[in-house]
Amino acid sequence: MTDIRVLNDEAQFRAHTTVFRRAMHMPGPSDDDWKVTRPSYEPDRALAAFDGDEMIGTTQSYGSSLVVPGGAVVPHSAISRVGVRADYTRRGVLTALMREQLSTLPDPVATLRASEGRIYGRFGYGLAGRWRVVEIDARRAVIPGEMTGRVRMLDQDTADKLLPELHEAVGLWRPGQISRWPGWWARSRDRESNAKNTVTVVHSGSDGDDGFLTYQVTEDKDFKRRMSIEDFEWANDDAWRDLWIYAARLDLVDLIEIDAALDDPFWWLFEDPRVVRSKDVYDEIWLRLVDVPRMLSARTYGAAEPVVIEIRDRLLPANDGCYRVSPDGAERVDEQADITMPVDLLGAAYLGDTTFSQLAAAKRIEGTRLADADALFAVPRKPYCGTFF
Ligand SMILES: CC(=O)SCCNC(=O)CCNC(=O)[C@H](O)C(C)(C)COP(=O)(O)OP(=O)(O)OC[C@H]1O[C@@H](n2cnc3c(N)ncnc32)[C@H](O)[C@@H]1OP(=O)(O)O
Repeated sequence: MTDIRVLNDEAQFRAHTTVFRRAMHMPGPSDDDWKVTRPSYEPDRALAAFDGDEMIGTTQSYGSSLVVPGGAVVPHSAISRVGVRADYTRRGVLTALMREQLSTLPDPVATLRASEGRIYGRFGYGLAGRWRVVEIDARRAVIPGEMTGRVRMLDQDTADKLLPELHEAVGLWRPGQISRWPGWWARSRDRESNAKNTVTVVHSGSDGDDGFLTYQVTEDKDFKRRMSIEDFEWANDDAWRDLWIYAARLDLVDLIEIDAALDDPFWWLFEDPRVVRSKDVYDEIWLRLVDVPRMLSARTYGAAEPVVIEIRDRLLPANDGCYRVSPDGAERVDEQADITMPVDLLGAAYLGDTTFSQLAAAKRIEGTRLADADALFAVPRKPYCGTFF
């Protein structure tokens, strides 16, 4: 019999990390590792499944916020450390953990990064945002014109102090972006394990600091130097372009690599658009609408005739029902539905990455008035988070 408990003490937190890492085929945390992992545990947000006294499964959430279409920033749970001990899989342990987690989450929406694509749809998470790998041939990369602002390099201590607040100040404008919790920064800026050679540069425009870039340059066996951009946030187009001018002009770099949104306009940045190679595309944001009425009211809608959408939610039946969505907002109604869909697919369409017509073409949803639904949920830019957790 699986027993789900909320963890709140140090030893159990460490056991939680160990069970998760073992499920991912990784060793448990060393003492040094634990020092940077410990800050990611927040009160009442780590759950574990037990068989008697043995911990056999884990999940956790971090308190954060999420930008939704229209620019509102809503409280958000970032779900992570999902794992079940290999000798207990396929017996419903994850199902029990997910049920408990979803029914107790304090926030109206949750997102996660999935290790596999077939796990989370059944729990109401939809694939809501994707990213691509972009490579720039740095030897031929010319950006015409000059910078409009100034780029300055920070030493690591200053970067450690400045980046969390800079991220909050500049980073939260694109739908899909999330705020970062203290434990995220502790791990990301852990120099011993992953940031030995990381360089941070900050952009300032006429209103002060408005963007930053962190990167490492490494050399491969053929003596080619690759600039890997690890973190890139900006508040306006000038900051974005100026930071790219900095990257493109960096000496002794052959290739620049970045994980980016699907629609950042790299081709128009460089004199020769062929220096840009857009490579693999991956799923990034898996989004769960925990409180459907609240989340439908949180975003804005485009111009179209109203559409009534019926939502079915197996795990959180309070969400079941019909919602009338119009340019003025969304409300629960008792009307005939134009479109019927499960909550995971509404999650997939919520940030605008996918359209209702695409879901219907793939026979994932049924209904009429798809073009109106597409226009209501349309967004000017593809959602992208850019924060891995
Ligand atoms: C956000 C993150 O942390 S992502 C990291 C997720 N963790 C991992 O990938 C670590 C390795 N895997 C595991 O720990 C486990 O296999 C888990 C967590 C993925 C699944 O845990 P389980 O306890 O086996 O899941 P559970 O038994 O509740 O399965 C529920 C359903 O999902 C299905 N399912 C579970 N895992 C998978 C999978 N990897 N692929 C396909 N289907 C799956 C089961 O078959 C079952 O289907 P059913 O209801 O039709 O019978």
